[in-house]
Amino acid sequence: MAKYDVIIIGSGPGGYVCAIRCAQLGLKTACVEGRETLGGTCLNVGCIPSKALLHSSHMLHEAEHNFAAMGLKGKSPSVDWKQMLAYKDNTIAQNTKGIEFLFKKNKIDWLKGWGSIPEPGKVKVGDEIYEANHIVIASGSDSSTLPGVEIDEKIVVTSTGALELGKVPKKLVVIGAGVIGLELGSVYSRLGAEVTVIEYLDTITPGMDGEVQKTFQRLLRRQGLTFVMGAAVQKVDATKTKAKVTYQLRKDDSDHQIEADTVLVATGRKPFTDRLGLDALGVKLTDRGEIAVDARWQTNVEGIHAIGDCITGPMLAHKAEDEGMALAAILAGKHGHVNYGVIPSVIYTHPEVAMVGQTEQQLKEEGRAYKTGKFPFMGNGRAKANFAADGFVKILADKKTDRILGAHIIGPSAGELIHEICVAMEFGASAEDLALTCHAHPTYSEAVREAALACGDGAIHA
Ligand SMILES: NC(=O)c1ccc[n+]([C@@H]2O[C@H](COP(=O)([O-])OP(=O)(O)OC[C@H]3O[C@@H](n4cnc5c(N)ncnc54)[C@H](O)[C@@H]3O)[C@@H](O)[C@H]2O)c1
Repeated sequence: MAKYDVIIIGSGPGGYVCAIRCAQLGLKTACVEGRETLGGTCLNVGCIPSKALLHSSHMLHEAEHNFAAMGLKGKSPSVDWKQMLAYKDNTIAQNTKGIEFLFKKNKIDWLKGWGSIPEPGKVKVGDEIYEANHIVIASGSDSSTLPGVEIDEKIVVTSTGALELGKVPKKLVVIGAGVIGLELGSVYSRLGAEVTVIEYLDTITPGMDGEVQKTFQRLLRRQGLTFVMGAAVQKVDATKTKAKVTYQLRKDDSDHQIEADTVLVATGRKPFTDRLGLDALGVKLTDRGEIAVDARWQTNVEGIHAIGDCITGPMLAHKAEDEGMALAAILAGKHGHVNYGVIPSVIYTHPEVAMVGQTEQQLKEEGRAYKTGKFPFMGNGRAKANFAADGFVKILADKKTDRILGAHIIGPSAGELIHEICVAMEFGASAEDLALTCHAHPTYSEAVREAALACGDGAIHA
């Protein structure tokens, strides 16, 4: 029976990163994966493929809307859907093969198949049993379903089916105005679909800063997306070619219907812990079905650990990666830590949306005195040159100490800009520290500095 120091179940960003770090720290490591390729949801049917489609649809938008004004004349490109999917698949393959290469390089065994834990210290894959001093569950998450809505991944799809549609739908209904619904909804809107987003709450992107939510929704409306807010989807009736979505408006309980060629169900994800045998082992779950762990990612069963989407916290690849690295350090006898207060969150639309730390709403609820420094991209030279002047940077800092408590950005490359603030927060920086740091001109980053300046004596270009 082969024996390892660590066996990790799942090769998504949590699992594969944990495996690489374990191997780098000298632990004999194996990773169990039942998909045909490594990388989990993120690389195969999530972050990476959706970014390929976001990129190509954004290029089309630029060609249709901004090329002529930039002095680039000629026929706009048209959509070759098959080629776009091939580009997406090629992007996936490059990334998943990259992980396979890294596994070989670090001498990590890929145990192919679905793993279960028949008893502590043992992992079963197919008919084989492997021994391990430590088992790490990194089994990820799966799309949640709605009562009355049956997913066929053709007409009624989750984010997985939405990346494989036979054609660009004429009418797309998206259920849920969260990250997935808006990223994929805006892709198909740019490719020519008429997109209606039905959202239960009165605001989009739950948990985001209120001002960002409003600006974001206004910009998406301007791009052509239609929103039905405060509406609970009751059921979806689908045929082989069409679907009818029934929803109820919360304000007056009235029932409404809307037809679509494709319905995307994007109402959240749930921890994926099937087939692991956790019940028999007595591994405790939270009341939300997440694997319960302590501060060292240890479950209630000695030697069984869990990280990523299957435990509590934001379902984000980078959160899982950080947990994977920290846990590997602990398993190798070192110190491992994740600062959950500084985990950025990004929505990869155009413009991008990014946040880190606390929102104004949270600070108000806490009764914390804070100040706000805000700067619009309209005052940023680079953004104006690039037809990207929508949005703003907002920095929140403690009123007394000036320490940065959070930042909220909607605008060009927001997902890159946010990291300057993450680093600042990790170092306990004040808004003045950022404001006193020289920023190259002309860059989008200057908008971050201007927002920091606005926390003090004022922005220059506002
Ligand atoms: N860019 C990224 O970081 C990224 C990308 C994709 C997914 N994810 C993660 O994946 C997870 C799932 O994303 P998601 O967008 O599916 O979920 P979400 O939780 O972000 O949004 C789901 C939305 O659906 C609404 N909703 C729920 N039931 C409804 C109903 N019956 N009718 C109408 N609306 C309803 C909710 O109010 C909510 O606004 C999230 O944790 C997200 O962070 C992140």
